[in-house]
Amino acid sequence: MSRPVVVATAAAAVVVLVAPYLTGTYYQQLLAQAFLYAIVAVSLDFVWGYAGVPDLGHALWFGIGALSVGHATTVLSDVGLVTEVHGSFGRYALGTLTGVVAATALAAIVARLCLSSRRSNDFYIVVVTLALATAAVTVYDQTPALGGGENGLFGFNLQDVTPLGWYYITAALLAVTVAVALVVVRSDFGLLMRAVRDNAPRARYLGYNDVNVKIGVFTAGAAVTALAGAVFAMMTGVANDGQFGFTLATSMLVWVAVGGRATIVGPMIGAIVMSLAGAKLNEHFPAQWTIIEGALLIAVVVFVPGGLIGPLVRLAGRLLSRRYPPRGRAVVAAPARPDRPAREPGGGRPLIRIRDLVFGYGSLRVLDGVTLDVVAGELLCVVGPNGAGKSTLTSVVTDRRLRSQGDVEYLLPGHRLGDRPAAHQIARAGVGRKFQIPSVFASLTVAEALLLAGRRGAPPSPWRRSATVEVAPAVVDIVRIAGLDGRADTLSSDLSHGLRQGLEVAMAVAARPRVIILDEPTAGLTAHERHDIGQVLEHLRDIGIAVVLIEHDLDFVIRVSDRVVVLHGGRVIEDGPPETVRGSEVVRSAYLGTAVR
Ligand SMILES: Nc1ncnc2c1ncn2[C@@H]1O[C@H](COP(=O)(O)OP(=O)(O)OP(=O)(O)O)[C@@H](O)[C@H]1O
Repeated sequence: MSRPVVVATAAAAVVVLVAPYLTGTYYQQLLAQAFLYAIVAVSLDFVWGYAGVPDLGHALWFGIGALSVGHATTVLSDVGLVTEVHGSFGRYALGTLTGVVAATALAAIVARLCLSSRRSNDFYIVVVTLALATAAVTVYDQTPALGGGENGLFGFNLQDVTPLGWYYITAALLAVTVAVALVVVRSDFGLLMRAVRDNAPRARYLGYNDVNVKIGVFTAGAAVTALAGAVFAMMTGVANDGQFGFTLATSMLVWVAVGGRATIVGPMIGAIVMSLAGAKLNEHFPAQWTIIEGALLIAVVVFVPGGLIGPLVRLAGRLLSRRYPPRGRAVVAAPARPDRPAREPGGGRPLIRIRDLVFGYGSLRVLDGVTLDVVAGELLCVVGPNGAGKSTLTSVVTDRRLRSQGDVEYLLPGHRLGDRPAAHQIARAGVGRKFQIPSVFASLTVAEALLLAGRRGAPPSPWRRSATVEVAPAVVDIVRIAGLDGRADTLSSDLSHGLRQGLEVAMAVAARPRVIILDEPTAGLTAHERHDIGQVLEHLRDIGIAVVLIEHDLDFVIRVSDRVVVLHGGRVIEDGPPETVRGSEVVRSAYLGTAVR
């Protein structure tokens, strides 16, 4: 931590310690509630801001925690009224544990159902979380046995703790939550969360199970929120439908959006300020406050999508960074391994066998019986006119969950892939891919992207922040050729099209692939840069990697390739040495404008 951050943290700690002595019991209670809401806002920021999973019913987890404590500590009559309160500590602990476990289990099920389908998108989880929170209120209100009804459960607060005690307990819980959240989002795992949020397919093709990352973060957020709900119930002795309904869920979104997504500190301040303001204004203008909150959410989303506090935090960070430069990550070449032969054994051996592959989009047949081998230590170029099916072939070979006919057999040493391996499994086994349109992680720097790529799907540490990124010498070459030298700390979103192109090739190579499929890696590069990239590709081929290049530049193809496959109308019409290209009628027609007979 830099000195100003230490000073700011110490000042905040002093204010929090002293504040209750300057106010009365009423404000101590309000602040304690605000701290619990701040915990919820931080957990929602974790889920929505960092992992990109929009949880519109986040209040449900809070309500489950609160209700569970209410149930564990009270006895209900058969019409749903509380008849007795059992205030033993064990019951509060049991209620908290049950609430956290129930919320975690339900969140895991909801996330798995909503996120794991191939066709799922953000819309699924938005609708399902919203519907669940709304349905939960209806079920609760109409089920007296749940303690529902107008007033819900009440009068079961943990009486041994004073308002001042709750103030300090909730402040400590908030401090721990914020500290843990900041460590995790700054760690290597934090990079993966942002990568999955920015560009889930890219993360998947680097070997990461993006769905599991999202499910894990969503579930962790639900658990923390349920814990906050349980403490809220112990403190206030109230559990009712207001704690898991749409109104509170909307307030939570407002706190995060107004505070500034993906900043942790912003949503924390947003929740404290807004919940205090809400508590005061709600006393006098309850109807208007809800409208103000809704209007604020819309205004922020439309006019200041970064939130109100987040940009200030970032601005302060930028100003501070002039005096206290942030610790970037350095990209360094991994030390040479003299024990390793220059060329890996097994050159000439097939690594992927494709047989009679048929694939279509609806009624459009795009691959029509493709058969070819991808061979270790060979530079194979796949050419063909626009729409021939080259990119589709890449997609079907790198993701066997895409419904297709025919066989794709992976013969990658040390890896046994099942019948229909998922994209991240194929990537982990050593098949790397570069997309036709550069696909990078907008909020990651060049070094951070290479760090994730280099791990090839191995889960990164949730607390460690790597200062250096060790990459193979070939990656250093690509970084230099692509002009990324000295840009290790540049955000990918700030790179030009050509630089992103280079970064994506470097990422694919950093993953230490056995097979690398590059879809038009030289698009946007100068003749000189193409020449250099060609040399890197030849080097990869020479160390035993199977390089598959999809290219339109025929001169380049003829110069670098060992073998050329010509695809036309989803069929392989030529498969042989580069001279094949010169003689191919289809290629001539597509590239040189000669009609096909
Ligand atoms: N997601 C999709 N849905 C429907 N049709 C698609 C989709 N993606 C590609 N196609 C169609 O499939 C055919 C093959 O496309 P593909 O991108 O694989 O060709 P390509 O050989 O890579 O072409 P190019 O050289 O222009 O990139 C085209 O007719 C294209 O319009």
